[in-house]
Amino acid sequence: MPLREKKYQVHGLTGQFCDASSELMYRRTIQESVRLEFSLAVSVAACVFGMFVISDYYLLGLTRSFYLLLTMRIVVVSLCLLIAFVVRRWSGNDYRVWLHALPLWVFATGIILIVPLRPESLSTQITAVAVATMGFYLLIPNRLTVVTAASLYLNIGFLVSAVLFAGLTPIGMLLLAVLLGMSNVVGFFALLRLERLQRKQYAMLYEERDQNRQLHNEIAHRQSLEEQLRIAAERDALTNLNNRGHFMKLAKGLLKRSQYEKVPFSLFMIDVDHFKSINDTWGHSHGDWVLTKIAGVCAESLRPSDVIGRFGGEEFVVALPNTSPSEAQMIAERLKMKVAELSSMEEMSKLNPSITIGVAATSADDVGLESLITRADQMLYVGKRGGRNQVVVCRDARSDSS
Ligand SMILES: Nc1nc2c(ncn2[C@@H]2O[C@H](COP(=O)(O)OP(=O)(O)OP(=O)(O)O)[C@@H](O)[C@H]2O)c(=O)[nH]1
Repeated sequence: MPLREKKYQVHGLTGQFCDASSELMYRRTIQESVRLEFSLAVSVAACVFGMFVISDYYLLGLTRSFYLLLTMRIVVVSLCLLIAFVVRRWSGNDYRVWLHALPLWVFATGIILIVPLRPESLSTQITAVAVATMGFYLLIPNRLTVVTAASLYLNIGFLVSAVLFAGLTPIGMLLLAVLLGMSNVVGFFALLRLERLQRKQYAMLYEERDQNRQLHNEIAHRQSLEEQLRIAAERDALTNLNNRGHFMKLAKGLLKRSQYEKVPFSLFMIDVDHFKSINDTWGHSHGDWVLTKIAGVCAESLRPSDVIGRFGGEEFVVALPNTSPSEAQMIAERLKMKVAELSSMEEMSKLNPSITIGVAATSADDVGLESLITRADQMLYVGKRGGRNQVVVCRDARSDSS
């Protein structure tokens, strides 16, 4: 049997979950409503039991038996009302089996005691016992085992009392035993069915909740996977900058927007100088580390509106919306300076890293991103030929002036 089914398996005779922890959880869930129903049902039953004092008076008058019955009824009613009150107000969060069982035993004792005090009304009392038995099973919420025990006590006690005090014949005793036995069987199976149904409903609800939770977890897992995939598709693994494809997508959007708003747009092509010799001298993995440092410095020095990407190898590209050529030159110089400052780091002191930046700017609305990149690349080449570690600006990407 699968674990889940085993957890919610209901016992065929007690109507409770076979698994103790499931039963405990179920009881905790219904605890509040059980307390309310229990105290209500016990209070109503106590009042009904008390009201029979009227028939006692009509049958017995103001005799000694009447006063004894009256005292007994007052004791039963008071005790039961007190228990109902305690369960509602003070029983805390624990389910006390004995406290919930107590009113049944008190009622049963009271009913049994009526026989010796009013033996002539046995036939009415038999009906009352049958009704009380059904009430035990179906009206006052209790465990099936508790109800069965209290019911048997009532029925056997009543039978014995009837034989001893009401002179019940053997045939009469047999008939009464059959009648009370039938009430018990009907009550037992009705409550058993109810208990099983309630637990099955509870199990279904919880299974549904479990499945929902699993579904939520699955969705969250998939969303996080999608996010990871998206990041992997957009980011460069070494520098964590935008990769070339994603940069192109973002930069195209920024250029379009600048052209729509009729504001200048600039683009940097950045290349690390003599990077081959860094690799050759310090090793490829140290070269990787230098690349990530330079990428980090560039990314940190830009404005939030700028977009940077790794174009390939030791080459980076930056899109700067709403940036005039002179502003672009200033920003590029600042970048160059920040990279040069890296040599103040102990691990970089012997490397003296530097970058050359080619800048292309435009205010025209018919210049494409590719031609801006080509222009910036050309400026980069000019800078490399001019001795590196410098910024070269093309002020209008449509003209050739720089
Ligand atoms: N460590 C490392 N090296 C890389 C990476 N991508 C490209 N390179 C290396 O970068 C070097 C680039 O060398 P070149 O194109 O000759 O340029 P350079 O040495 O920087 O010289 P200039 O650009 O002319 O200043 C090559 O040796 C590549 O192998 C990378 O991801 N990590």
